Amino acid sequence: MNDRLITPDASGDDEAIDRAIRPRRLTDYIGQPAVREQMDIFVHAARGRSEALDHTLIFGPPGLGKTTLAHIIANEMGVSMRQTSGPVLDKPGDLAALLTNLEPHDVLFVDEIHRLSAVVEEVLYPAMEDFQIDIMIGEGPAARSIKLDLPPFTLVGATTRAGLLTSPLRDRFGIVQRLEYYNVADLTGIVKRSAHLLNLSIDETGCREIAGRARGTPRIANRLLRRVRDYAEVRADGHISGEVAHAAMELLNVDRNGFDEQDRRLLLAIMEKFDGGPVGLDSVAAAIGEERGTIEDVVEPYLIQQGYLMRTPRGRMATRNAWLHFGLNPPSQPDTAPDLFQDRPERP
Ligand SMILES: Nc1ncnc2c1ncn2[C@@H]1O[C@H](COP(=O)(O)OP(=O)(O)OP(=O)(O)O)[C@@H](O)[C@H]1O
Ligand SMILES: [Mg+2]
Repeated sequence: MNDRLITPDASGDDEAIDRAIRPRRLTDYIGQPAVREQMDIFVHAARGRSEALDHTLIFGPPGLGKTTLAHIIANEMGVSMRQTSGPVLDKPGDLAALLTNLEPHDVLFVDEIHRLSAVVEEVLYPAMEDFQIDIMIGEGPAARSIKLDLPPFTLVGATTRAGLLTSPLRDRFGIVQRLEYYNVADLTGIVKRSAHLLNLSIDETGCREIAGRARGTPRIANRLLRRVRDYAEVRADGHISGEVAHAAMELLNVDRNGFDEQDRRLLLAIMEKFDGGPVGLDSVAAAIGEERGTIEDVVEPYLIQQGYLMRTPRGRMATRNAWLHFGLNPPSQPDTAPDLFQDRPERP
């Protein structure tokens, strides 16, 4: 669906390698210091009291480690994890079956939880709050509902779009963790760790070169590492030095900011076709032939976070940084003040 090298979405060939390098314990989870420290405390406290961990909501852009963190939570709690996702759980009965099969303190991981249907959500409320569900037995006039007790369990929900969660659902999570884009130092650590697990020969500058172009995203860092490995094996002696990593990235057309073709097309369209904006999302989408949703969820968040693009009430605008990045002259009038709270779902 999307063949960008640096797309943060998971792709097939990631899966096998992912299993080998996905961190399993909190101590292997690099970066996100606040999340790590809090989860360490909450997990230890719950274990100390022999209770299930509070329901936990994890949100953040694709590829930042939500699924990884869910697995780690189950591992650290010493319990099993059942995994499902919002779009898959379309019948209340499917959810009931999952819930009634849980062992005490188990984790039920619901990915893309913002895509749960309303009827399934209804079942989830009493399950989360009172560890009970109502299920219907029989049909027609003979139908009756019975209450079933569930073992205490932990619902871990993950979403890239916390803003799309209904508030009754959001309110039922005792713990809410927001994952942030990673800095280059943390990504360097992640590349180093992955390279070690994959038995690759790489040096510090090689790691940093890859980390700097990974758009703050561990999944992209790991994917770039694999492509650079290919390059190093075929065009060099297999060792990934800074120069080898640099040359590989040039060949792959990933620039020093981690921008690829799609980022460049978006920014250049705004600057060259719309004088830097503000321009509505639909117009830019049409201009570059890309889907609105892809631009909003995949392309824009990093560009905004890095200060190359702004979402203003009147539309998208390229920032001064964007003009300078492409060696263009920024328009002389000062940029409109950005909406500082754009795209920042509030913490409850
Ligand atoms: N903190 C971290 N330390 C080391 N590696 C990490 C970390 N976070 C993520 N990774 C690596 O990045 C990969 C992608 O992470 P993960 O699949 O958990 O992302 P996600 O947030 O669930 O993405 P999506 O929104 O697409 O479901 C993992 O396979 C893992 O190897
Ligand atoms: Mg995931």
